[in-house]
Amino acid sequence: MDIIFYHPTFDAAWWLNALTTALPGARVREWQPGDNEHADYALVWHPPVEMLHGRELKAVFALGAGVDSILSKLKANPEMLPEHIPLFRLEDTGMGQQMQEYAVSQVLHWFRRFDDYQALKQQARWEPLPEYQHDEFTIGILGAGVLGSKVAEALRPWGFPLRCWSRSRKAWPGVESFAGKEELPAFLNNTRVLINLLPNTPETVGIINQTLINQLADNSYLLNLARGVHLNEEDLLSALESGKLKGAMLDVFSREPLPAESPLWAHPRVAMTPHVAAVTRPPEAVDYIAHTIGQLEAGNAVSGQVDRARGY
Ligand SMILES: NC(=O)C1=CN([C@@H]2O[C@H](COP(=O)(O)OP(=O)(O)OC[C@H]3O[C@@H](n4cnc5c(N)ncnc54)[C@H](O)[C@@H]3O)[C@@H](O)[C@H]2O)C=CC1
Ligand SMILES: O=C(O)C(=O)CO
Repeated sequence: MDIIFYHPTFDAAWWLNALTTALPGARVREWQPGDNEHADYALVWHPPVEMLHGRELKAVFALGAGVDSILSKLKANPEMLPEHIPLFRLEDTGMGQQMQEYAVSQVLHWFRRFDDYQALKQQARWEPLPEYQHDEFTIGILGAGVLGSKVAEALRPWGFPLRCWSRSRKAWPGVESFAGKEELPAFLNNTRVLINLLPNTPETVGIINQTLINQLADNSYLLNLARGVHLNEEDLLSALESGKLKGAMLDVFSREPLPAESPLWAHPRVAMTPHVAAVTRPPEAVDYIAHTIGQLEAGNAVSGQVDRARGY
C-alpha cells in the first residue's frame, strides 16, 4: 500500500515514521511537487491541487476536524478529487479533550465574574460582587457533533442548564436538544453563554449576527471555537457596545492572523487565542487513520466520511 503525505507545517519525518510503524508494510512518502507516482491513500492539509489531481486514490484524509478549506478548494477545482473518492476527516483524536478544557475554563471564568474582578483590579478597587446563580447561566452549544458532545459532557457536572442546537435531535442526558432552523429562536431564548462548534458551511456562514445575538439573554457571553466566518465581527462589537453582550472569547477570526488594525485586539471585553482551541495531536491522529485504513482495506463500514454536498 502506498501513502502520500502533505502538510505545510507538520514534521513530515515524524509522520512518515509513525505511519510506517502503525501500518506495517505500507510505503509512506512525503509528496513533493512533480511526484505523480502511484498512491492508494493521501493524508493532507491545504494540499496543492496537483498533489491529488488525476489520482485514483482509495481515500483522502484531511488532517483536521474542519474540512472547509479543502472543500472550498474542491469547489474551485472539482477535478482535484472526483466525487467517488471518499474524503475523511479527524473525529476527535484528542481535540474533544482540548475543547472541554477551553470551554469549561472560560465558562467558569465568566460565571465566577473573573472578567469583572480583572476590570476592578485595573482601577485598584476592592469590591465583592453579587454571585451569579447556575440557573441564570444557561449554556447553549451551537453544533452538537463530535466536539459539541464532548463539551456538553464536560459542562454537565457543573450544574448549568445545558442545551444544544443541531440539524437532528439529540438524546443526551441533561441536555435540552433543539433541532433545525425553526427551533433556533427557542434555543437562543434565555441562553446566557453561547458556544459555537458548528462547521463552516454555506448555511452557517455569518450565523452569529445581530439578529441572533439579540435573541440571547441580556448580558450574555460568546465563545467562538469553530470558525471566524460564523461571526459578524461588526455585529459583535455593536452588541458589546450596547451591553447586550457582556464579553466574548474568540479563538477564530474572519481573517487569520487577525490584522493589526482590528478593533478586537484592544477591546477590553474581548479575549482571544490564535486558533489553538484544539490542535491535531499527531499520535492520536495516526492511530485513528491507521485504524480507519485497516477497516477500509477489510471492507468494513467506517465513520468520519465527509458529506461533500452537505459541506461537512
Ligand atoms: N478552533 C479550533 O481549534 C478548531 C475548530 N474546529 C471546528 O469545529 C467544527 C465542529 O467539529 P466537529 O464537532 O468535529 O463537527 P461535526 O461534524 O461532528 O459536528 C457538526 C455539528 O453541527 C451541526 N450542524 C451543521 N450544520 C448545521 C446547520 N445548518 N444547522 C444546525 N446544525 C448544524 C451538525 O448537526 C452537528 O451536530 C469543525 O467543523 C471546525 O470548523 C475543529 C477543531 C479545532
Ligand atoms: O482541525 C481543525 O479544523 C482546526 O481548526 C485545527 O486547528
